[in-house]
Amino acid sequence: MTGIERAAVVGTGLIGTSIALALREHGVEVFLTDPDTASLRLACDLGAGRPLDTEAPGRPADIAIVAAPPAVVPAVVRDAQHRGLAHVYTDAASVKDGVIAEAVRRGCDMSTFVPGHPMGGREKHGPSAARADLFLGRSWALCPTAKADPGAVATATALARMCGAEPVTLSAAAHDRAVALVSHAPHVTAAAVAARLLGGDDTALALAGQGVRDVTRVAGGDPALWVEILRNNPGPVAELLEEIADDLQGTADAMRGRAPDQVGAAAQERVRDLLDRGRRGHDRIPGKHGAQRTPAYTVVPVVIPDEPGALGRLFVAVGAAQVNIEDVRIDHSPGLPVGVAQLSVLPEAAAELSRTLAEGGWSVHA
Ligand SMILES: NC(=O)C1=CN([C@@H]2O[C@H](COP(=O)(O)OP(=O)(O)OC[C@H]3O[C@@H](n4cnc5c(N)ncnc54)[C@H](O)[C@@H]3O)[C@@H](O)[C@H]2O)C=CC1
Ligand SMILES: O=C(O)C(=O)Cc1ccc(O)cc1
Repeated sequence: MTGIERAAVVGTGLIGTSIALALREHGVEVFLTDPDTASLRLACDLGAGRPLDTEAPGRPADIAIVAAPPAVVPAVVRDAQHRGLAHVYTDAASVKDGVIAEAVRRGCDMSTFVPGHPMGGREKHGPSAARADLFLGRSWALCPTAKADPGAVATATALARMCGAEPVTLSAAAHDRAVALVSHAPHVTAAAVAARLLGGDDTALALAGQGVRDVTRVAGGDPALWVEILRNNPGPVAELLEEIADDLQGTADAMRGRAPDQVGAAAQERVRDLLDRGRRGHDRIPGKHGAQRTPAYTVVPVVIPDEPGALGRLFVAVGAAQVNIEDVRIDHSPGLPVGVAQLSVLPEAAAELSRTLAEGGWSVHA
């Protein structure tokens, strides 16, 4: 069966709560459970579902999604199967080969367990960072083993689609090699760049623009989770990091200890080669997924003074204009007297809001 009417989400952090919110938007009845009662309560308050009565879970759900840290996934799946929580089981762990091997070792029923990995995420964790549109336009890897029941695969595929993602079926080994390239090695590299900032003085950091924020964003992820992810994919990650290190070493060799007029043609060529390859690699990232995910909001940037109450006054002004703020981001360089509030609003409200705010003396940069 592929229709999902009842789902159980085990682990109500960022990913579990986001999946639950997406399913709720389709009217799915969602039951939630998490050993961390604060996470569970918050997920329920966000409208992600209601608490699963673990003593009396009722009739099996169509699918149970285990969205817990990779190390506990096999035991949690095994336990859920033992209790007959659902007809089909999937997980969200960022690594697949080791998780599947351990699931098999623990005696999980691999006919109903379809390992999965939604390729949408954030550098934040916990239910407070969850969003129903987290997986919109993203890929969703499915790694069924040879034992998988085709009906179970169809249900896991339906789950990915209901969350707005594109299912991609591949082997666990191929998955782990792929995510080493597009997620795990980039994460370590971002952390290495971000770690350099520890040595920067406040003046240097005040100059930080969007570029360094883009390159280091994922370095804000949870180190405990990432150690677990990297520990489970050592070979492919190490190989890529060595290649990245070679490129960086080559660039350093071309430039070290030279005055600008001593960086000769051959050295410049070496640097250009890396930049050219980088640009071509960047161009290979499928635009379709990223573009689709862009929410249907228009961003209205408003310059705000860095002083107590400024944001509150802005929100009051937006409220007075009868406009709902769908999302907000504050871009702010420490030490600068102003920041930029990026207000996401419905496209049809943007022009009128910009005009009203500008009339009220706000510096709007629509
Ligand atoms: N953070 C991200 O951007 C992405 C993470 N993932 C994967 O999703 C899974 C969850 O990650 P996040 O939601 O980011 O972490 P999170 O820290 O936000 O949430 C994990 C939740 O699992 C719960 N948990 C811990 N032990 C448990 C157990 N034995 N049984 C049930 N629940 C348990 C925790 O209490 C917590 O609420 C991980 O396997 C991760 O590799 C996949 C895609 C993206
Ligand atoms: O923050 C982002 O943009 C991510 O892509 C996060 C992410 C983290 C871990 C995953 O296994 C998958 C995605």
